[in-house]
Amino acid sequence: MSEYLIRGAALLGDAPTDLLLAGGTIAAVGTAAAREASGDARVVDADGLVALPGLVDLHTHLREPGREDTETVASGTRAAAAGGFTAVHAMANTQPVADTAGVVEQVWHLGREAGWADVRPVGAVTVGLAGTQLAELGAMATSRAGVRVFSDDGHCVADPVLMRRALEYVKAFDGVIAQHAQEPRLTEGAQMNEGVVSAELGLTGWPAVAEEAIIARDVLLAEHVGSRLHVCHVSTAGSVEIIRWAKSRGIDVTAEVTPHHLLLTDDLARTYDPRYKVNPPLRTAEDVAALREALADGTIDIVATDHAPHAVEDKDCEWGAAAFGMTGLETALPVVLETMVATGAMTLADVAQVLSVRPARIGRVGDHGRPLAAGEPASITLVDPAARVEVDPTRQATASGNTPFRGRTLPGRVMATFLRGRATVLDGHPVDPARGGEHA
Ligand SMILES: NC(=O)N[C@@H](CC(=O)O)C(=O)O
Repeated sequence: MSEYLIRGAALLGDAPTDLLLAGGTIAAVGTAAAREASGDARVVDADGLVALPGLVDLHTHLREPGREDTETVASGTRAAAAGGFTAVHAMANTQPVADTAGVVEQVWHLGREAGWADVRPVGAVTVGLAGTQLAELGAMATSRAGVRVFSDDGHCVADPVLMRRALEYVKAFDGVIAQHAQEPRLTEGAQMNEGVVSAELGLTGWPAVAEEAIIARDVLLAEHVGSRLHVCHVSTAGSVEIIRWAKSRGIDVTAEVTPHHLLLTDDLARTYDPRYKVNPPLRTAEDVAALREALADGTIDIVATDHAPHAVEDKDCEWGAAAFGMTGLETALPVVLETMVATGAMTLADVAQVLSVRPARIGRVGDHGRPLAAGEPASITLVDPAARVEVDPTRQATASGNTPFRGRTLPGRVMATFLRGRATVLDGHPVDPARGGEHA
C-alpha cells in the first residue's frame, strides 16, 4: 500500500500541518510526519486544503439489487468517495428488499468488492417494507453485515404496535430504528408540501402535521420502552420543536436533515420540474430557517444525504408521474458549506461533527468519524473550501442525473479521499481501487 505524506493541510480548518498516512493509519502528524516518511512516500500538496475525517452518510439509496440501471453499489460508492465519504449506510428499499441476512450480506459483500467506501447495509424493519410483520432483525444484526440501523425508509412504520416491538427488539443488539415519519392516511396522493404554493398549483399537499404526528408518537414510544430512535430527513419547523422537547426530557432520539432541505423551498415546484420532487417534500423558507438553526444548535444531530438516484424516464416526465427523490452524495458537503459555514452558523469543526463523527456514532461504525490524530485509521478527506464549482450531472460519478442543484455554483471541491490509507480520490478525481490507483 502506498504511503502518503500530506503537506500543509488545515486539520478541521486549524493551522496547516503535515500528515503521514502509512499502513492504513495516520502514522504521524506535524513535524514528525516528514521525518518518519519513507523514501517512496507520495507527497500530496495540501496547501489551502482542509482535512476532515472521512464523511459518513447514514442515508444512501444504492439501488442494488434490483435497479442497477439507476445505481449500483459500485457507482454509488464511487459517487460517495467523490463527495468525500468513506462510509455509507445503504437503505433497505431495494428489490428484493434488504429484510433478510442474505440480502444485507450481499450488499455488504458488493461494497467490499467495489472498495470505494465502507457499505453498512440498513435492514428493513418489516418484511418487504409492507408494515405488517417484523423482519428478521436479529439475524441481520448477527450476520457478517453487522446491521445496527433498521429502517423501512420510503415507507413509515405506521402501526404503533409494530413500531413499539421494533424499538424493544433492537435494544438487545444496540440497534436503532430510523423512522421515515409520514402518516400514510394524511399523505394519500400527496405531491408536494401542503401550503400556499400547493393551493396555487392545484397539487395535493403533504401537510407538516403528517410528519410531526409520527415524530411525536415515536419519541413517546422510545421513552416508554427506553430505546434509541433516529428520525430520518426532518423537514418542518414543528418537527424541530418536538425533537427539541424530546431531547430536553432526556429521550434517546437523534435526527437528520438533508442538504436539499437546508437550501431549497417549495417555491421550486412552480417550475413543475420533477427534479424538485422529493419525499419529504421541499418546505417553506420558515422551515428552512428552523432546520438550519436546529442543526447549528444540535437539536438536529447530523446531515444525511437521502441520495435517491432515479432513471431518466422516472424523472423526465410530468410532475404527477415522476418518482420522489434526488441525488446528493456529491453535493452534500458543498451545500453544507454554503448554507451553514458561509453564513457563519457553523465552523469546519462543526461540519466534521454533523457529516462524520455523529453519523458514525449513530450507525455504530467504529473506525470512522475518528479524530485526526496519530494511530487513528487513515480515513480522511481533503477539501478545497475556496473552490467554487458549477454542479454538472454529466461530470458526476453517480449513474443518475437527478440532482436539484444542476447549474448552481457551490463552494468546496473534494480534492482527495482516503479509505484506511488508500486513495479513492486524488487530484480531485476518483481513483479506481480495482486498478491499483489509476484515475477512473
Ligand atoms: N426520498 C425520496 O424522495 N425517495 C426515496 C424514498 C422515499 O420516498 O423516501 C427513494 O428511494 O427514492
